[in-house]
Amino acid sequence: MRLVIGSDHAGWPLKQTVIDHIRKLGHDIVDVGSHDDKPVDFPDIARAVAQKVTSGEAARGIMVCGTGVGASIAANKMKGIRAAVCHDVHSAHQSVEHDDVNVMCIGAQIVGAWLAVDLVSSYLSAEFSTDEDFRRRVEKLRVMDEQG
Ligand SMILES: O=C[C@H](O)[C@H](O)[C@H](O)COP(=O)(O)O
Repeated sequence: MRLVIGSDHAGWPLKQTVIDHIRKLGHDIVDVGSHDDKPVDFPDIARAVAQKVTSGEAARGIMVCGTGVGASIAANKMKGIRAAVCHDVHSAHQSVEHDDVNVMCIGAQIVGAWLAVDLVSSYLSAEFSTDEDFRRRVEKLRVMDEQG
């Protein structure tokens, strides 16, 4: 899978661990920054991650900020993005299976490196269900994206 990852300064310390793990799993990953601990605004990075996903350059994205919350709010402002903060392994895969999440957000101040890599493994191994209930609900999300 081709993936995109981004972080703000608060997420940056965890990002390289996540990137190394993703490469070990055999996926390609584009890093849209940030690349150090200099303060940046998470909406700018979340937007760059979202654009790679909505353009089709990446199949899924990952955002790391302090809590994952700001990143998910920002990414969800972008049409076609279904972003979620996932800090437990069940949500990391169920968010894809039921909700077709395409940007997973992690808080570097909330989870440690070992949980972060398990979250990423769980997220990347999951596929959107073919169950018609889940498909119908995600279609309703698409309509909300279009019409409000
Ligand atoms: O939800 C927002 C994120 O957790 C940010 O990473 C956080 O607000 C950054 O805070 P600061 O600029 O104090 O490092």
